[in-house]
Order: sequence, then C-alpha cells, then structure tokens
Amino acid sequence: MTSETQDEVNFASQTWVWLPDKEKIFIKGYIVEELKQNQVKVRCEDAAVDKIENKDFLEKVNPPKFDKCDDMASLTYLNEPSVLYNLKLRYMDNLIYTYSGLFLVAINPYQDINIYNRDFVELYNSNSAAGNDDKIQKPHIFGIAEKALQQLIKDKKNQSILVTGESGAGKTENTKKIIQYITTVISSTSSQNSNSKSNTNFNFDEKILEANPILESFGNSQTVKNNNSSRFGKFIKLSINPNTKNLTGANIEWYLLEKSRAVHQNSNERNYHIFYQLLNGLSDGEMAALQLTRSVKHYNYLKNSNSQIPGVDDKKEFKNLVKALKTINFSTIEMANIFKILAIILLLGNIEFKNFNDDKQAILLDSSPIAMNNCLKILF
Ligand SMILES: Nc1ncnc2c1ncn2[C@@H]1O[C@H](COP(=O)(O)OP(=O)(O)OP(=O)(O)O)[C@@H](O)[C@H]1O
Repeated sequence: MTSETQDEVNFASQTWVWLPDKEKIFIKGYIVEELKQNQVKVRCEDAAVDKIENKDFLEKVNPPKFDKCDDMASLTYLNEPSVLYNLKLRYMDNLIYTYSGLFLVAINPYQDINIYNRDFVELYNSNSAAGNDDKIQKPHIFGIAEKALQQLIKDKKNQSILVTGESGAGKTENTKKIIQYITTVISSTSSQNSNSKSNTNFNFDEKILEANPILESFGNSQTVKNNNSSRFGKFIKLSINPNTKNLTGANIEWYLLEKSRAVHQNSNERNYHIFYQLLNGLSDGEMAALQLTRSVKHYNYLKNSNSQIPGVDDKKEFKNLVKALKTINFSTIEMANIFKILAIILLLGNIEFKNFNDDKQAILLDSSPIAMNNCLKILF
C-alpha cells in the first residue's frame, strides 16, 4: 500500500473536522464521541486535550487526495478552512497561484521565485512547441493572459482581466507579468509576420513595458503596508488585431491619484518616489541649476519621511526613469521641464505663511523670500 493510499485509509476511518482556533484560526481534528445537544468531543492534531464543540460550528475536512489541488472548485467540501489550508500547503511549495473556478488566486511570495522566465512563457504560449493544453491548466498568471489572448483571437471579442486585492497583495506585480507575457507572445508572433519596429528606435512592446517605471516614479510611494504602493487606480488597454495578432496600440487611464501625498505623508510613509529619485539622481550641476540640495531634511514636503527604502537605490531608479522617458520619446527639453516643475514643487513647499494679517494678505515667514527667489530663478 502506498503512503498516499494509507493516508486515505486513515482519513476514511474517522470523521475529520475543522475547529475554530484563536491562534491558528483553524485546526484539524476528528470526532471521538457524539455528546448530547449537538455537542461532540474532538481530538485535535495539535492540541493536548480533547475539545467539546457544537457540531454546527465545525466544517468538514477534505480527503488527503485534495491536498495542494490546482482548482479549489474541485474540493468536495468548499469551506473557508479548507480553502486556507489548500492555499497554505501550496504556498509552502512555492505554488503561489491556485484556481478557484474562473478566478486565479495569487499569494504574494515577497521574494523572487523563478516562475516568470522565458521557459514559463513558452509553457503557456499555445503557439510554441512547449505549450499545450495540459500545461495551460496549471495555475499561473501567464495562463490567465494566454486564455484572454486565445479568446480574443478565437471569438474576436474584447477581453478584460480584473486584478484586485488589498494593498501589498501583488496587483501591480501581477499586472506587469500579464503585460510582459502579452508583449512577449505577441511581439514574437508579429515579428514572424512582419517588421515589428515602429518608426522610432524602440519596439512598441518596449514602450509599453517602459511605461511602468514612469507610472511608478510619479504615482507610487512607500506606505506602512507596501514599499511600492500604487496611489492611484489604472485601466490598461492593449489593442491587439485578432487577425494579424499584432499589438496595435496601448492606452493607460489613471484615476483617484492620492494628490494630498505630495504635501503630507503619515509617519513611516514617503512622498512619491520621484522626489527622492530626483534628489539622488541629478548631477551636481543640474542640482545647482534647480536650486536644490540633496538632503530630504531641507524640504517641508519630504522632511518627515524616510530618506531611503531598504533595498531600493533611488539613484539607479532615476537612471531607469530617464531611460524609460527616452524610450517613450520624451525629448531632453521635456525631461528638463518636468524636473523643473518637480524642483519648484519642493521649493514652494518651503514657502510658509504665518496666518493672514488684517488686510487678509498672507505674511511670509522670514525664510520664504529665499524659497520664492529660488523658484523664480528656476523659471526665468
Ligand atoms: N509575484 C511576486 N513575486 C515576487 N514578489 C512579489 C510578487 N507580488 C508581489 N511581490 C512583492 O510584494 C510587493 C507589493 O506588491 P504590489 O506592489 O504588486 O502590491 P499591490 O497589490 O499593487 O499594492 P498597492 O495596492 O499598495 O499598490 C512588491 O513590491 C514585491 O516586492
């Protein structure tokens, strides 16, 4: 008898249930005695003493053959503890994706796991030799992207992928993986058919991928929940010609940007990444021209925030931003103007008003004329 069959036999010999637990949320046990008034005595796997519980509050445990199942819709008993248990078992094996019927559940691994490389793209790409239907069934964000592509091409109908979850759940990262997958698969298809280079120096798909560092610099920030929290919602639209399988356009709509963060942040949070990237990434000459100094402590809009995020190099991120801006055809003058505006925002933050006088005119604090003067120097 194999150990799996033995597990099934052991399981079948008892009535297994999930018990609510203050510390572990749910623990597994089996009923050893039926008592009066719907009460049962339960022997728990991890507890020294048996527990008396009302049977109505207990959920059933699935047989071991369902452990680490790919799709939780297949569970015999679909209840909260069984779902959490299955997700936990899978997560411990680095299986961060699990289907729940039509939905894909993703658990944030908070570390790089090697499941997004070219080999994985090929596994899910139905046009490649490695791709086949069986592999597409294995839960993965690439599987969702592939399915949307296939349905677009087959049915010629618009497809939507909704990525949702609490802050830090991994929405931004998974959205990037979807775009990475689609641009890889589509560009490889289109380059077989035609020349995919546009009339600029960069491929269209490179431009789409490079939009992300720009959005993140200006719209993401460190919060207590997430070091790279998107402070806005976005709707990304990729236009794909289902006949030629070419990427023909892309458009990002953003909404609900947290504007107040530019002037105020809660403790242990930061302003938008761009300000720290600017102060670390500009050359000494550029800093002088923009009347800036490097320390965040010199700016009211930054001085209460962390100057650094562990593991993040703002200078390097600034380089990436400049590269991304160039990729999507921002000219040197346009970039310089953006940096001017950012510098002016920081300097305006140093202009402080002391209340209003009797004539309802604002009175500037002593240091403010210098800040105003600096703003004017940048502008003219
Ligand atoms: N699949 C993944 N692999 C490795 N790390 C990940 C993955 N998903 C998320 N992370 C890590 O978790 C962090 C938070 O994820 P992400 O920014 O995607 O969350 P979010 O849901 O978009 O949060 P918010 O709503 O605050 O913007 C990432 O910066 C990254 O470090």
